[in-house]
Parts: sequence; C-alpha cells; structure tokens
Amino acid sequence: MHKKDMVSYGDYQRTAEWILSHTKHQPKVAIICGSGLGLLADGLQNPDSFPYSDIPGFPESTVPGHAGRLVFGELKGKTCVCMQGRFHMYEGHPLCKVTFPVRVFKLLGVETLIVTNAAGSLADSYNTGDIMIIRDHINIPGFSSISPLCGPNDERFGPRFPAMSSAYDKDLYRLALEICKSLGISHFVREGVYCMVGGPNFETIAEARLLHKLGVDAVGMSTAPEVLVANHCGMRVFGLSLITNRVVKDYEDKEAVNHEGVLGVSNMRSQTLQMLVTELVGLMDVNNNNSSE
Ligand SMILES: O=P(O)(O)O[C@H]1O[C@H](CO)[C@@H](O)[C@H]1O
Ligand SMILES: Nc1nc2[nH]cnc2c(=O)[nH]1
Repeated sequence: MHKKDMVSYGDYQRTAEWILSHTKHQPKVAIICGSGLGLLADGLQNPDSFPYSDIPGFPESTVPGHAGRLVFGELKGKTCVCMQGRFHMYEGHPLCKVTFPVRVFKLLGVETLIVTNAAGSLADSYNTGDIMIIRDHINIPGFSSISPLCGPNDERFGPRFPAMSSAYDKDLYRLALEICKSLGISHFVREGVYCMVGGPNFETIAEARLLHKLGVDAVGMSTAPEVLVANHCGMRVFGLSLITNRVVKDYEDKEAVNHEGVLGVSNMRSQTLQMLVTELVGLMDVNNNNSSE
C-alpha cells in the first residue's frame, strides 16, 4: 500500500472536528444514498448541507446520480447524516477514501449505518423495481485482499481480524420486514445476497452466470467496503438494494444495461425507499440495543 493511500487517525479527527464546528447536529444514524437515491436526504428536517468539496479530507464525487453533498438533519426526531453520493473504487479512489466518511461518522457518534445501492438482479424471481433487503454480501475484491481493512490496523477503530458473520443487523432486518408489511409494499420486497464487483463495466454473460451459480441475488459496485469498515468499528448496519435492471445471462438476450436506465428506475422508486428508511429510523433504537425505544 502506498503512503498516499493511507489515512491517519488525525485525518479522520480533523474532518470530524471541522463538521462539529459547522453544524449543531450530532448524528446517531448515517445513511448512504445509492445511485439516483439522493432523495433520501430530502426528508431531513432542519437540514445543514455541505458540498463534499468544502469538507476537508472528503474526496470528490464524480458519478452522475451522486450529488456530492453531506446533509445533516432530523428524521422522525432522530438526528441523521446523509451522504448524497458515495465514492467507488472504479472512480480511482483508494478504499480508505471510499470508506473515509464511515470512520468520520464513527467519531461524530454515529452508531447505525444504513446503506442503499442500485443493483442488477441475478435471481430469476426478481423484477426491476424490487427492493432487496440485504441479508449478507459477497465481497469479490476482498477475495484478493482488496479491502479497506488491509494495511496497518488501528485498534482505536477495531480489531485486526473482525468477525463478519453478523454483518447486517438481524433486529433492523426484521423491523424493516414488518415496516414493509405495514406500508403494503411486501409484494415487491425481497431478501437476498448482494455481491460487490469492482466495475465500472457491467457483467459479461459468463460472469453473470458465475455469480448466479454462486447464489448471488443482486450485483453492484459498492457497499461492501462501507459495511466492512462500519462493522469493524462496531456500528450496526442495515442495507437495501434497489433492483434497477436484470443482469443478462443469455447470449440470445439483446437487452443491455446502462447507467441512465439505472438512474431512471432509482428515481421511480426513491420515494418508496424514502418512506421505508424514514419509518425504520423512526422505529429503531438509536442507542444500539434493540429495535424500539
Ligand atoms: O452502488 P451504487 O452507488 O448505488 O451504484 C450502482 O450503479 C452504478 C452503475 O449504474 C454503479 O456505481 C453501481 O455500483
Ligand atoms: N455490476 C453491476 N452494477 C450495477 N449497478 C446497477 N446495476 C448493475 C448491474 O447490473 N451490475
């Protein structure tokens, strides 16, 4: 690992201190908006908003559909911070930069991370527009030590060898399923396994078939690094994938995915996701115990 690709504890602290000196909000919950899902931040009350370019240490967001703003505010009376736009490996960011905000959030006092993403479906039963609650993930870059946890370990954040068998919090998972029932949206809500690939290209047919055989339900180019870092520093995590397209698995199939189509489906469903996330934040216990206050 190159030195320029490393971030020190002091770097996280400097950014956290800058934020604390610019907003009165002290968030307990952080929400990362996937492609085209920035609307999730629009429901925040009494918002304070900062372009990433104004925040010391923050990378730039370069992907259409990722506005590049950090928004603080309240959802159902709970103080949240929302990333309107995330960072991806394929933009050229080292993973310590991709996940930089998560450790900054930890220093701000955040205990719960909600990750959302746009993803293509491998599962035959899924439809475009479905919402998948993430039960677990497969981190393909991690198989070859491309992980934000590689390099010297900082024990102030977490252990050298963190367990990942409960990467997604079961209480929040169950609570979300109940909320989906009460919102009447269960007929397009799935539960499944997300797989991160590096991107930026979408899958070849052979890759799609491989992922399908591996038991992957949805594939995307994000999320796993943020979830690893959040778990490492003791946050609980809840994740949602919006199924924006079907991954083509057949050589005869002429359909081809593109980012504009992904953003179109995200926009179509973002209000429903906003409702679900708002209810979840409203009903969750922000003190990191069980799911009701
Ligand atoms: O994972 P998010 O950021 O939601 O975006 C997904 O959509 C983009 C491709 O259209 C990729 O960035 C992929 O990861
Ligand atoms: N890798 C990958 N990422 C996506 N993001 C949204 N859809 C897709 C997809 O089909 N494949």
